[in-house]
Amino acid sequence: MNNVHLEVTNLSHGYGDISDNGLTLSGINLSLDQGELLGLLGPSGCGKTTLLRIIAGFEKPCEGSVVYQNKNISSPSYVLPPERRGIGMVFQDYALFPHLNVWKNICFGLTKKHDMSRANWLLELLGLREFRKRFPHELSGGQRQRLGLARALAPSPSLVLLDEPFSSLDVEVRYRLRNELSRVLNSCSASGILVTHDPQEALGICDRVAVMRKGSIEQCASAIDLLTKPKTPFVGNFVSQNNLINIVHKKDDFSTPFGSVIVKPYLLKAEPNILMVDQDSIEISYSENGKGLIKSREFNNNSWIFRVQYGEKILRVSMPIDSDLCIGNNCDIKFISGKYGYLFPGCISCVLKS
Ligand SMILES: Nc1ncnc2c1ncn2[C@@H]1O[C@H](COP(=O)(O)OP(=O)(O)OP(=O)(O)O)[C@@H](O)[C@H]1O
Repeated sequence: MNNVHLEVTNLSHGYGDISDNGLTLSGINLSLDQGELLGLLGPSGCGKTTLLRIIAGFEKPCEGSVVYQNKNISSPSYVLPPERRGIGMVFQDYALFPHLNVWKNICFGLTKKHDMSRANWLLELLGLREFRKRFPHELSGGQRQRLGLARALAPSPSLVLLDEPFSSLDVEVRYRLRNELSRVLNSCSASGILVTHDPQEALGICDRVAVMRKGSIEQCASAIDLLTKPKTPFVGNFVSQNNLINIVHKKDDFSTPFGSVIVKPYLLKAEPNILMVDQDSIEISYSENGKGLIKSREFNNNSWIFRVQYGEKILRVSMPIDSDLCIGNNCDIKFISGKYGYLFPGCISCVLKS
């Protein structure tokens, strides 16, 4: 690791007439080290696939550059064609040749003898040997995606781009393949860029994750830094599903409808306006006249996650599994005293008080 493999500098892109549609991507800066797996994470429509397509050579940027292995491969005046980049791609819908069997799908376009022994090795590595004569429609979703990965890796690319490769797979196969991905890329000495909108997936397997919003990168960091030091409320909310609550500041008092916060004044560099708290820092209790309304609940390991409406806002609250609160109940909402929250701007730690 640690030598820059791919560098995206000040990249912007717009589809069609930019003056009408605005920019899809704006001022993107990103670098990828040799052997690193980088996640592009963000909500639908934030520009993840567009960024991947520019790196692959299918789109031209209107500003900025992409440098790969010290060569400029994309700029507003030059785009090296995708097939000459030496970059592999794996798609959500597999994109396999339906009329070719597993072996021929992997070997498609390979010419050298050396490539055939690599194809054999990949067949083994991805557990596809026994299916080598089958056609794509005779494989399960997980097997097809393994074949997609084997095919992308067959020409020995040193970078593989993966666009939501696991999203159409069932949960168990998704977990298994996710965990296999780093091992397979490592075995092939390849770096990877993985597009996903699933924080668990990105944080679970990527070395670093770039969190995107509306065509920009809000933060690019390791899982631990994104979880413990989110740079913006959006990152905290999207990555950890934390709650964002407006703060009212009067003299030394920072209050919210659910309690107040205690913060060391010398830590504050700017007037805080948002408090971020996780779902374990709030509690709800049944109350006929409570201002909260339980909209839904979902099972999460050993607890319930309730979605509670308060005015226009939806809060996520974790409660023990034996909670007898039901959808449609009204409830009181309060902070759990002594838990920590973060004030923005600045991500300043504070203590909650109910
Ligand atoms: N070919 C196109 N022509 C015009 N606009 C497009 C085109 N492709 C994508 N867009 C728009 O560009 C924006 C970013 O799309 P993109 O597919 O990059 O987002 P994404 O983050 O990958 O979304 P998702 O997670 O839903 O796949 C969206 O507003 C989308 O409607």
